[in-house]
This record gives sequence, C-alpha cells and structure tokens, in this order.
Amino acid sequence: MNFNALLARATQRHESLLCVGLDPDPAKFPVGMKGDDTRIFEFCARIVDATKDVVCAFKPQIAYFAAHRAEAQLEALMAYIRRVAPEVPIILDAKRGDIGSTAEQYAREAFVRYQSDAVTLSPYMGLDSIEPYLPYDGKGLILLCRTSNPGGSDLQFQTLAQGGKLYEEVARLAAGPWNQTAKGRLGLVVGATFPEELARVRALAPTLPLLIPGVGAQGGDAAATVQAALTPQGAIIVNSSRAVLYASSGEDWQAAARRVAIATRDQLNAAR
Ligand SMILES: O=c1ccn([C@@H]2O[C@H](COP(=O)(O)O)[C@@H](O)[C@H]2O)c(=O)[nH]1
Repeated sequence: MNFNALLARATQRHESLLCVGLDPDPAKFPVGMKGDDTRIFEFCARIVDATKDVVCAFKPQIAYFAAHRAEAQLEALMAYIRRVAPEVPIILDAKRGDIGSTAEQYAREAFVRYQSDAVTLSPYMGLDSIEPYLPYDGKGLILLCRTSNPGGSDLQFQTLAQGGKLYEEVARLAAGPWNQTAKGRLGLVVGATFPEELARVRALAPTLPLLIPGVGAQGGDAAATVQAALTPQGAIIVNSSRAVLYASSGEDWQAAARRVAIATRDQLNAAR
C-alpha cells in the first residue's frame, strides 16, 4: 500500500493525527538503561509497544542512530515496527538533499536498506535532487518548507524578487509542477511553532500531507496546529518526540510515554 493510503488508514483506524518521533538519546534513557547505546533498539521498541495503537505514524530521526553507530539497531527497529504495527507508516527523517548520483544512494538507503514508507528531503537543490527517489513506487517524499526552528526564518522567510517568500515558493512548486512529476507523492514539513505560516502553506497546498513537528518540547500549540492545517482534503501528521519519549525517567517510563501520547492525540482530536 502506498504512503498516502497507509497514512489515511492509520489516521482513521487509530483516530489519531499524532506521529511519535523516535529520537533515542542514551543520555536521556530511563533508569537502568541510561547512557547505554547498545539499548537504543530496545528503548525504541518499548516506546513503539506503548504507543502503536494511538499513532498515525512513527518518525525515526536517523541522526540519533548514526551518531551512536547504531544503524543496525535502526534496521532492526524498522523491521520490528513493520512486524508489530504493519498498519502504521514509518517516515524516515533524514532531510537528505544532493546531486542525482548521490541522491540515488540516499534513496536506496531510505527505501531498500531501511524500508521506510516516506523520507524527509531538502528541496533546495531542486527537482533533479528529488527525481532519484521517484522509481520507488508509492513512497512519500516530504520536503522541508517552513521548519519549526527560529533560524528557519533566515532563508525560508526571505522575500523573492518575483514576490512572495521562499517557503511559499517551495509550497507552490510542491503543490504544482513538482508534484505532477512526482505523481502526487510529495508532502511538506511545516513547524507547529508557526501557525500563521502553517495556514498559508495549507492554502497554497490544499491536498498535500503536512508533517508538522514542534508540538511538545518545542512548545507549538496542538489546537492551533489542527485549526490551521487540517482540512477534509489535506492530511496532517503532527509529530512529538522528546515530550513522549522522556515523559518519565523512572520505572514507569513506558506508561508515562503512553499517557503523554494519548493526551496529545486527544488534544489534537478535540480541535478537529
Ligand atoms: O522543522 C523541523 C523538521 C524536523 N524536526 C524534527 O522533528 C523532531 C522534533 O522533536 P521534538 O522532541 O518533538 O521537538 C526532531 O526529530 C527534529 O529533528 C523538527 O523539529 N523541525
């Protein structure tokens, strides 16, 4: 099943707009595991067990694995999620972007090595840096548009000579000609920390799925996010990582992660 269909089905079955981000930092692991980078798989797998019925997606961030030489644990985690939660799409957060020949290798990494359903990409090297991902049928390609960090404004908020902001041009291209080339498989990353721009992106890209990080640890407002971005034609995937993963460092850490995930899902649903 393709990414968009998987996402729609998981959103409906789990009544959830919440994506749990898998950003394992051994320094923040709970009692008994703290500092142990051989237990990255185990930590993430227990979070998956605790939240798999309340999410519409999981989003492992590749840097948290690569930094600890834990790529093999990420491979094992992807296989584990596919086994215990086959209905939940997995978005590999890699933010790749490079010339075509290198992008071919990044595409292979995301879709052959890790078997993800979607990957995050930087659009700033242009359409030919996205094209190498297209041979992987049905996979979602989610382009950075208006990122959640304050410094995102440095470039994305620049006014272009032809008028409009750079992030608006990314949204226009992704909703129009680039998505035609990509056969409807593009999505956009827009931060929950910028609800006005979120609404603007939704207006420019009414049918694209939006991956929205920034609720939880970054302080984005869950209700404002839903009101700005959710429409009957436009899916949203609202990510929270640290607030769920590190809800408790005590022995109740899995139960605490589940509690926060359910509370966040319910907050998002209340605003629908
Ligand atoms: O604009 C962006 C794009 C990606 N991210 C990623 O999302 C999570 C957010 O983690 P929290 O702990 O919920 O803040 C993380 O993996 C980022 O790399 C983002 O925050 N903003």
